[in-house]
Amino acid sequence: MSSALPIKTYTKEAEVAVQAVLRACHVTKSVQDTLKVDDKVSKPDKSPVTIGDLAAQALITLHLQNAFPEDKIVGEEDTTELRKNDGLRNKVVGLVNEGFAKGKLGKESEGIWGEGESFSEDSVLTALDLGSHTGGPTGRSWTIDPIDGTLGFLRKEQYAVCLALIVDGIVQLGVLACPNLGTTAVTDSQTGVLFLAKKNEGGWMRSLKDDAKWEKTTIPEHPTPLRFLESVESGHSAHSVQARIGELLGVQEGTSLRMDSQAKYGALGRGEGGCYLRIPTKYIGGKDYQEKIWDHASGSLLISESGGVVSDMHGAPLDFSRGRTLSANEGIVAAASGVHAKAVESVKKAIEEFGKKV
Ligand SMILES: Nc1ncnc2c1ncn2[C@@H]1O[C@H](COP(=O)(O)O)[C@@H](OP(=O)(O)O)[C@H]1O
Ligand SMILES: [Mg+2]
Ligand SMILES: [Mg+2]
Ligand SMILES: [Mg+2]
Repeated sequence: MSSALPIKTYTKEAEVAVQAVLRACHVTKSVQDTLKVDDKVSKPDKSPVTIGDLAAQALITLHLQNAFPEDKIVGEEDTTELRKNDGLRNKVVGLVNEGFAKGKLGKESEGIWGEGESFSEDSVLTALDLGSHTGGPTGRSWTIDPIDGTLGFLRKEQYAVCLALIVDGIVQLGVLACPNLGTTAVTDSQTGVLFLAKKNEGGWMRSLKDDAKWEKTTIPEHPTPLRFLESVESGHSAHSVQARIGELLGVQEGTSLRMDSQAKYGALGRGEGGCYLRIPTKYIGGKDYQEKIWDHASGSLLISESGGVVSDMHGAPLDFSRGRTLSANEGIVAAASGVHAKAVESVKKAIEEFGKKV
């Protein structure tokens, strides 16, 4: 069994979520180590998806379906690619079952639901199809990003397995696993961190190893040195605008921490950096884009529960009640409490400057 969870409410939900995410990490880690060219395909929007993304989402959904059959699922992936590609489908079904294989997860999975079970192709496809829920302002839904940062995953760098419970439009519980994140600093020899956040109760982290102890996550009011966190991919946020915001905030040149996925929220949540910026590329001539709820649900709760502040780039709270996207928001600014107001002010100034250039 996993070491006792530090929360008082939604304990069954957290127990199931942690188990599901641990199993998904086991599967995705083995895929990352052995990925072959045809284990990856492009989705209609040209973004990549791998057998790891698909297997992890199916596996997590099977846990949720078993424990909370009435709950809705808002998942990033669907079965479009699997239904037309036999090779991909067979590999994904194999991986899901490998994730449930006896003894695979070590002592943490002993006695936990699903160990040793085997799932048919049909149940794997049905589980993935459940992820098409529209989200919205009422009821319980889980949002899954089975591999956040697929591009980082393909580069063998950072990625995250993300699962959050949204109740009546509010994120109540967030689980965020970062298998390649150092346990004390972004890169150190002990890799693999699991973060957990519960609304109004706090944020915690532990090593991904068996039975590790939970520690509270806290963000100092003014982290020093102040650095900012941003995506590796220049197509996902406007690096040039962010560099200017960094200057306005007094960040030393060349000290931004670039990493893929919600691992950025994890690092910020335990006090590294001080400010995560995600300014849409449309401000430098890129296409319009709406942020997806699964890219921010777990991470944003971790920040607010660790003493930080999260908003969109204009300072408005993130609204998870609008459906599959954060359609009421634009961009993200997540920061230490003593940094956030100045960061939002600096965003405005930098955008005005760039507006004159574009
Ligand atoms: N134009 C864009 N602007 C912002 N985010 C984008 C984007 N295109 C894709 N993304 C999202 O960026 C996420 C990765 O974020 P990051 O750059 O912080 O690693 C992707 O998640 P997936 O990798 O789960 O598809 C995807 O949802
Ligand atoms: Mg994707
Ligand atoms: Mg994502
Ligand atoms: Mg993803």
